[in-house]
Amino acid sequence: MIRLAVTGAGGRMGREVVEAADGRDDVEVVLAVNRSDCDPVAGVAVDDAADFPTLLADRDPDVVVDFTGPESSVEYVAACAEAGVAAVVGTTGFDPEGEAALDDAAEEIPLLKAANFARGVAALRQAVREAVGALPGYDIEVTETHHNGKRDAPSGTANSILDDVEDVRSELTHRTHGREGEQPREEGEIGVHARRAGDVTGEHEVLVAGNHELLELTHRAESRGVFAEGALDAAMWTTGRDAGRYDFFDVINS
Ligand SMILES: NC(=O)C1=CN([C@@H]2O[C@H](COP(=O)(O)OP(=O)(O)OC[C@H]3O[C@@H](n4cnc5c(N)ncnc54)[C@H](OP(=O)(O)O)[C@@H]3O)[C@@H](O)[C@H]2O)C=CC1
Ligand SMILES: O=C(O)C1=N[C@H](C(=O)O)C[C@H](O)C1
Repeated sequence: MIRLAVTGAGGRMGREVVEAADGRDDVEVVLAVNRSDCDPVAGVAVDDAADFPTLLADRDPDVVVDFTGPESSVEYVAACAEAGVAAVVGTTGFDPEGEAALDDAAEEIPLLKAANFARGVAALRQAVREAVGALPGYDIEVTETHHNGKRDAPSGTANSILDDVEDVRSELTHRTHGREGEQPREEGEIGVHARRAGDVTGEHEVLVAGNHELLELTHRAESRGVFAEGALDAAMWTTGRDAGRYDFFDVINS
């Protein structure tokens, strides 16, 4: 049984993580915090995020799961590094400075970060690597669709997929975000499209087209529960590890 802390417990994902933990017998939520006032979630009282460093020392969690925003995530992870508590980060939208701050923290604690904790997305990413490698010269367009409350675009998952594609197809050197006016497709480009509508949990589609054929690889998350369960599996895996950066493939391949 691990002792878990959850940040952003009043948010869509933080709430989902606390609820998922309530349904498991390998995790006990010993601390939940939120920036703004928040009613208890699954019977767990939610404390003021401003007290997070003190509460970390008092409640002594093994690991913190963070789904908030990039600015707050950097602060929470720094507090984890100070307290020697492992961190699992699902937050997306970090700039290079934010990533560097996470690197610094990972010198002190085990830090696992993933833009998507759905196992199906890990499989999608592997399938995409294989497909784009097998189809040299084919055009690639990545489209993601999310609910209208999402802040960052393109999604962290889309960025991971784009990194994968560029890794396999090194001649693809630039990302074209949408098109408007006279803008024919150019050599070396990957098209990227971000849609925001309604309450879509999260969809990622990779289109690979050329030579009179078209391959579509799509993942649709039907519930945030898949992300929460994956994050809790990651929290179990990360607890007790050496300091360093890890990702969700480490969990899946272990
Ligand atoms: N890795 C994965 O599998 C997934 C990742 N995500 C990512 O998780 C993150 C959160 O998504 P979601 O739950 O939908 O977002 P919500 O907007 O629903 O929740 C965000 C939470 O973070 C808190 N927060 C935001 N900014 C700050 C801040 N500056 N200081 C303190 N707390 C802050 C909010 O607090 P308050 O209530 O006070 O505003 C809220 O509790 C996003 O980056 C998203 O992309 C989402 C789903 C899956
Ligand atoms: O904000 C979301 O909701 C999601 N964000 C993640 C991302 O940016 O990739 C993962 C998931 O698609 C849901």
